[in-house]
Amino acid sequence: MDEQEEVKVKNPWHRPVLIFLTVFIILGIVIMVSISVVQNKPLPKKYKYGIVLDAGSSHTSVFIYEWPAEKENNTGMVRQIHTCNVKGKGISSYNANPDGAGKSLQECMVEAKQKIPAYRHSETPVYLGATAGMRLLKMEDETASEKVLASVEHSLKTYPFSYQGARIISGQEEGAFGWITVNYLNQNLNKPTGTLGALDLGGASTQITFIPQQEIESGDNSIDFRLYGNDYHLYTHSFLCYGKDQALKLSLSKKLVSAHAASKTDPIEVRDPCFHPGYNFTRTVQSIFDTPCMKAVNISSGIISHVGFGDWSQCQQSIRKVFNTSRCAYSKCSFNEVFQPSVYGKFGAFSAFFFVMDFLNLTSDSLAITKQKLEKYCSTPWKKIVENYPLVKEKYLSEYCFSGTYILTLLEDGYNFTSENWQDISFLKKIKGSDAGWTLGYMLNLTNMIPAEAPDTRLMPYGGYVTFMIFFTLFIFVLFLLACLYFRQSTRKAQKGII
Ligand SMILES: O=c1[nH]cnc2c1ncn2[C@@H]1O[C@H](COP(=O)(O)OP(=O)(O)O)[C@@H](O)[C@H]1O
Ligand SMILES: [Ca+2]
Repeated sequence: MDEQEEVKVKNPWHRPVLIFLTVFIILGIVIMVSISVVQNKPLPKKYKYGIVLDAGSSHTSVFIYEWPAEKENNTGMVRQIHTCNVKGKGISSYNANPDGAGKSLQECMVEAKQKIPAYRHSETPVYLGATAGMRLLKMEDETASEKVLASVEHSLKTYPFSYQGARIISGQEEGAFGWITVNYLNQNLNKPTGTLGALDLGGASTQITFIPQQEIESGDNSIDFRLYGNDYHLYTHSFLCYGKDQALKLSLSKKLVSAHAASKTDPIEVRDPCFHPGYNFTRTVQSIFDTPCMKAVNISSGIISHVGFGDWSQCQQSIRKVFNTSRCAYSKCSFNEVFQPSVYGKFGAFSAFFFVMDFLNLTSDSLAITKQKLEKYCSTPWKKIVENYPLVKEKYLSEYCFSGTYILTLLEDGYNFTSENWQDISFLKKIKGSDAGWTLGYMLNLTNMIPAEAPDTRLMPYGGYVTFMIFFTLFIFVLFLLACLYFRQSTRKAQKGII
């Protein structure tokens, strides 16, 4: 054996098997460390923001949303961090003074600037969606509605955010985005669990949206979505003029027309079972007919004396008259010849559905008990009601008997809920801290934050990652043992050789 070969035998590190095993172990460790780093990389807490203005018929609210920057496609990640109620009435009330509409938003937009970190301002989208009040103004006076929209657009562009548009949204959009909001917040969209139908009651319109069990017979009422890899086939309808404020006008106009026919006193006395006994308020006829929801009627007097007598069942009879259920060209209808499949599944009822039922403490009773309680409430004298609720605005307070009865009648006679499925309706305001309403769904859609297909979030699923790491560790451990054994054997052989 020459000298060089002898050195090779004596030094086991020079054996190819050992060199191979060592390289393999080092490579294994490098792979393991790299995967751990990528998998467990600390996620930086960076947030993004979005602003949506809900320009409703009665008032405007500004919603600010926040979500972790790197998780924007995951369901349930966006949350509402702030809301601001614009002072005064809705933007459609500025028809005679359009500049005032834009100015009215100022306080809330300044607040938004303070709530959102300055470095995010320029990339924060701002959307304004106007609902039924502006739909009605557009029907009445298109130029005025355009001027109001131009005014809010001009105002919103003066802020450092990324202005994305101010428009009147359709009733279908209002219904569908309300449905997306409640199901996104409940994290129903990427699971095989059932979805929640959405019931929204505003001042000028009301929406019903759900996944029906039967075919949708009218194209106008059908909306299809593909969200997180699931297909949704929704029924939706928005009834313009059937929000609670317009419904009150409709109902009052019918009472006024009968009172006018029966008596020619001036002012005309309109006796109303939907208002408390002892309630007496003077209204102008113009304040009832100032809407495109009704045809103008020739009334001899300009003023009415609106007198309450608090009778719940007569109130319900009078409200039924605003729903036309005499004709239906489909297999089933709700009212006014509108197709509606049987209500199916659980529903979330929000906005004025919640405000009214919550005030009346009627959010969790059976239909029969709800009726009994409402009957008692409506017959309570107005004087007592004012004493019991000194802090509640009188306008709201006077209307709760009407509004509660309207809600019951709309749900039972309009949408065909029954005492059996009444408790499938949850009256709710917020879900996990965010308001139920169309605004969140609208923003999620416009920012493409709900992908059609379910996104992949990690390099590999967590279970796969754990299994992989365990097997890889065992494998490297076995290699290490083999190397040790081989090292010992070679050293012995070498020693023997020397001896
Ligand atoms: O605290 C409350 N109590 C009773 N009703 C309320 C309260 N807050 C808001 N509302 C009512 O909720 C409704 C909200 O309608 P909105 O202004 O969104 O109209 P829209 O959706 O038809 O355009 C209005 O009728 C308003 O009076
Ligand atoms: Ca609304």
